[in-house]
Amino acid sequence: MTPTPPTVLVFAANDPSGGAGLMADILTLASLGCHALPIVTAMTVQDTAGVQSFQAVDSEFVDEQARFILEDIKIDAIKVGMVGSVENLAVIAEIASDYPDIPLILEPVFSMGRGEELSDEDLYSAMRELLLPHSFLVTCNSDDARKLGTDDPDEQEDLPLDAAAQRMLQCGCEYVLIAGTHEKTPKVVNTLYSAMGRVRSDKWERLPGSFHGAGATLASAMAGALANGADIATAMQEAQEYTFQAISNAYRPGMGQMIPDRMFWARPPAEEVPVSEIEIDGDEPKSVQ
Ligand SMILES: Nc1ncnc2c1ncn2[C@@H]1O[C@H](COP(=O)(O)OP(=O)(O)OP(=O)(O)O)[C@@H](O)[C@H]1O
Ligand SMILES: Cc1ncc(CO)c(N)n1
Repeated sequence: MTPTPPTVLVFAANDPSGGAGLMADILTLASLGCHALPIVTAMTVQDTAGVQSFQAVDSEFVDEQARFILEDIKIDAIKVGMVGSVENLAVIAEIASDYPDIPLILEPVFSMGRGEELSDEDLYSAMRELLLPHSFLVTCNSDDARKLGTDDPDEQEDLPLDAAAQRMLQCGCEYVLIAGTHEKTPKVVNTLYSAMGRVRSDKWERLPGSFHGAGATLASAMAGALANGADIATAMQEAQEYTFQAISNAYRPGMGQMIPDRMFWARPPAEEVPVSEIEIDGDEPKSVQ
């Protein structure tokens, strides 16, 4: 029998574009040799350009999905993406406190809907109070880091990222990884913090375009590397390399953002696609594989 791969319990929502959320997590984890166990927290209506609306799954049902499988399978890491409701967030925090030995990787997801009851402010404060204390690692972009760092809107705009990270760490998580994609720097700078300060900081070439689910790719790759037994600094190196590869190979199936190719290693290199014959369709020559 094949040995069971490292297991990662994933709390996230469905994105019908297949680019972000649960699907991004599963593809990333599978690519890194892990077995993902998906707990659906919400369903969204979205395309590659953005979210139209969403519906959260009932929190009791989220609780049941997770606890049932936790009784059966030994879990190596928990990854949390979109939670869908403050009730779901509370349920996940309760589960995390019942399983303190499983490292929890939190990728906070906000701004998911128009006209929904769930405000970002409610989510920011619930995350600070309930989920950060149980998180081993929080990975987020710099905008969200500033908002999680302080609830004072006047302070948010100019809050240095080092300070934002320390405020998040004071809430009880062990590490914070801030992605610098949205900063006006020539290169993308990603920095990992602990309560002792900066652990490592890496610069990456800034690729043109914007990528749907890049944050999920980075966070799930961190979860996968940690579930595989990597230490935090090595996990960050591996996760960034994987994310950069996925983004470098992104495709654009719709009219919005590009989708990182988490399965880049499974595709034949473009120049090696055999063009076996040319078919004449009207006046247009078309290659046939
Ligand atoms: N244009 C880019 N060039 C190079 N690397 C990028 C680029 N965009 C994203 N990345 C990589 O992906 C990581 C995560 O991206 P980002 O911070 O944009 O996620 P996000 O804002 O949470 O996005 P999403 O909501 O689509 O998941 C970055 O830290 C970086 O390593
Ligand atoms: C379901 C879902 N989760 C997370 C994100 C953020 O990328 C998204 N767009 N959709």
